[in-house]
Amino acid sequence: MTQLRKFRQQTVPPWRRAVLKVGSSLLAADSGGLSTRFALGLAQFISSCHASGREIVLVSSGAVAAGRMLLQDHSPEDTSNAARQAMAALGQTQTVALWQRLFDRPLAQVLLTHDDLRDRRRYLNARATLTELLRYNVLPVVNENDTVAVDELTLGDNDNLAAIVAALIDADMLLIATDIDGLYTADPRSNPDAEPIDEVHELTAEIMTMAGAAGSSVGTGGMRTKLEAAEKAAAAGIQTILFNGRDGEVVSLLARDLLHGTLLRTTATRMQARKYWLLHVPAVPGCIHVDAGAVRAISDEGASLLPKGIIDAVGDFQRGDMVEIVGDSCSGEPYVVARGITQYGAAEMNQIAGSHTRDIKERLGYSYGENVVHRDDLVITTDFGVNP
Ligand SMILES: Nc1ncnc2c1ncn2[C@@H]1O[C@H](COP(=O)(O)OP(=O)(O)O)[C@@H](O)[C@H]1O
Ligand SMILES: N[C@@H](CCC(=O)OP(=O)(O)O)C(=O)O
Repeated sequence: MTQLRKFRQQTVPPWRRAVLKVGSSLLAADSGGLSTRFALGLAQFISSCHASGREIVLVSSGAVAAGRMLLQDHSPEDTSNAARQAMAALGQTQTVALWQRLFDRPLAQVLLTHDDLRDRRRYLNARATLTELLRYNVLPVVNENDTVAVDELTLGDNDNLAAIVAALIDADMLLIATDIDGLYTADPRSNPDAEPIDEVHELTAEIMTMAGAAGSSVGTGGMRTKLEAAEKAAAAGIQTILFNGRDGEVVSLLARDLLHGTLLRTTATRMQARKYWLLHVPAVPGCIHVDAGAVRAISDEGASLLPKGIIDAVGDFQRGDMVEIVGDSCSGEPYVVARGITQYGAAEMNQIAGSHTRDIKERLGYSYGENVVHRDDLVITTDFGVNP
């Protein structure tokens, strides 16, 4: 590549919880298996963020590249889905082992598919697991569950997966480490005149057309999936950073909140984006009928909805559904107080209605936690001018 113009230095906006996506291009050399060469600097970056009280979920590719190396003598040219899936299954253990070597705290392997995250119940389970792991100070290492994710494996889309995980865990930053300094006006590997783009305020169609395919034989999505990921993150109020994970200097500066790469901003705050989403996802038929104490707690005190304040559940909604929460006005008329994603289905809710949170497990035989609707999953309708 000819000498390209460099990215300028800029300060990274403050963040507390991030998803760091590391592409195959950083973990596997073009023809070889996995190497710690670039992973080491990224692991130091994670540890330094962790030491300053920040949380990171790692989304790591590299399984197919690692597995391909192990199977070299068998079927190096076989690129059928079954072969790639076998490679991914073989290589996944190597990927996690590579990262574990670089940390003295425990790692947890989390394999997800896009389908899992489209299913609301599984979405809640994945979120609860990841949040719990962060609470234990464990580093979650996420990859696609390639064994079952045929479409995703074909597209190789950990960039989009990372964006969905960022929204899932309510991150405030998506960090994408790749083998190029950032976004250019065109793929610099084929366009020597490409100019660096330090900052993107809006992902317009013009910007999207700048993105080309992967630059190495191990990378799969190229810049296109990175911009799609940034678009998804922005819709959830999350900013994205694209940076070169091969450049040790860039990585260590990033640990000091100095960026040489592309910052993709978002206009919506996380809360605005989330509330907007909560208000516009269609609610299923049925509702949660609550007492006056619960109405006060959720609308005036910003509390989560607990079983104690529930009178009954109407309809047959399921855990993970968007439901309306209904109270009684002074004249006894029911009105919609709020809407939110429920942690319990209607049948379960009728069993725990009015009870203390500590009794949930005894009544049901299991528990999804003390909140029936968590405050982060709840939006008060009066906030949006829908008065009773
Ligand atoms: N406009 C662009 N700006 C920067 N890189 C681009 C652009 N279009 C395509 N690319 C290519 O995207 C590659 C990074 O994507 P990819 O190979 O999939 O890496 P990873 O394995 O990190 O996901 C770069 O090496 C580069 O060749
Ligand atoms: N899940 C697969 C590939 C996923 C993928 O998106 O790869 P990349 O474009 O290098 O981030 C793997 O671990 O090899």
